[in-house]
Amino acid sequence: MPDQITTGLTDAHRDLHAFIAGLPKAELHVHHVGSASPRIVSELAARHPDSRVPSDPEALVDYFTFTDFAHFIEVYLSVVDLIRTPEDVRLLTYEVARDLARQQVRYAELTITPFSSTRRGIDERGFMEAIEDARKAAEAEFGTVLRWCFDIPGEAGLESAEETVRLATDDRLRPEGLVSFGLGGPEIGVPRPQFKPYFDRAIAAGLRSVPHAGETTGPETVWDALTHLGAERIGHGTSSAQDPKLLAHLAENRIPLEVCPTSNIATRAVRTLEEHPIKEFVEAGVLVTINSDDPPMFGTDLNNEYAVAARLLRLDERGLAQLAHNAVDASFLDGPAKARIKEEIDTYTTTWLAP
Ligand SMILES: O=C(O)c1cccc(C(=O)CC[C@H]2O[C@@H](n3cnc4c(=O)[nH]cnc43)[C@H](O)[C@@H]2O)c1
Ligand SMILES: [Zn+2]
Repeated sequence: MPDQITTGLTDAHRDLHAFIAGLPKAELHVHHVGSASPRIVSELAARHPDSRVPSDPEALVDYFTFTDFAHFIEVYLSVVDLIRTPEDVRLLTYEVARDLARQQVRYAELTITPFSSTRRGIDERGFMEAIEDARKAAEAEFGTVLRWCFDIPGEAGLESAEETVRLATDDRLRPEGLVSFGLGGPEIGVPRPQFKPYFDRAIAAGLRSVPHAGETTGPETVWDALTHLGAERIGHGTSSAQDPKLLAHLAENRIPLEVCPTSNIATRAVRTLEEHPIKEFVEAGVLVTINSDDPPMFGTDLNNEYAVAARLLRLDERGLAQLAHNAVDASFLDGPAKARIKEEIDTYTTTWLAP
């Protein structure tokens, strides 16, 4: 658990950390490989001494310090290289679910990039069985419900788009837990409109569109994601704050932003937390959800991201509970499931605030 310095919460708000720790939550923007804990990464690195990823958890902290977004992707892919067998995939997935459950995450939509694993030699059927096996075990043992988002690593081009949409729509391969389709990786030099045919096929197969956009590029990338990719939510959308018309459009159409504050600082997309546009989003009426993106890589976790949001938005317990509601409302859960988690959030908050 990061110390208070990373959130800036004063002692007077120490209780908010305790409130957040017990608050039932949902997470919508969190990456599979990016969530590998230092223990898992160290264990996998030890299995593969040829890797440049340190096996010493201490050294890993320095290794996960990025000079810019491109450097983050380079480090991210070195961890992808450690995931070499379906058993590695299952172990990683189950441990990520355990970490989510420890933070009272009742539901998470985990972004997975199957192309990056299958192109590295993992059998596609073995990959799907591994994530599904871990998902069912985690639900049974931790009570945490996982669903999958398959994303295209955009910089890998249209070959990766074709492979990703094939794996996502072939009924012989498509995992039961798959609900959405995304687009990740660098945005610079990777225009969104080229991916329209692939998103059209994914949407036609019943998947929901949730591309990253406006993380390291301007608001035009967010407009492209909405116009060409049928985006129902936007990953990050950080630069939306530069375009008042876009903010109004997001607010009027209740298009949620998957905000990941510490991620934006770690990848240098935003200079300081104080400069993060999350406050502008809320003031414009945009539906803001709080997420951790790649928590161990960014030295954070979901609870810490809620604490960061509390500080930047000057939230009390009810404000934090509303953020938790937002994530449930923006999720692709069915109505009854949403109602159950929202009722749990309200019961927890009422009990916490009772005199
Ligand atoms: O797998 C490959 O062979 C490959 C080749 C070229 C480029 C890529 C990627 O760009 C993979 C990027 C990878 O990063 C994931 N990710 C995690 N966090 C973020 C984020 O905040 N913004 C964008 N991408 C992110 C993403 O899901 C991709 O899988 C791969
Ligand atoms: Zn992301």
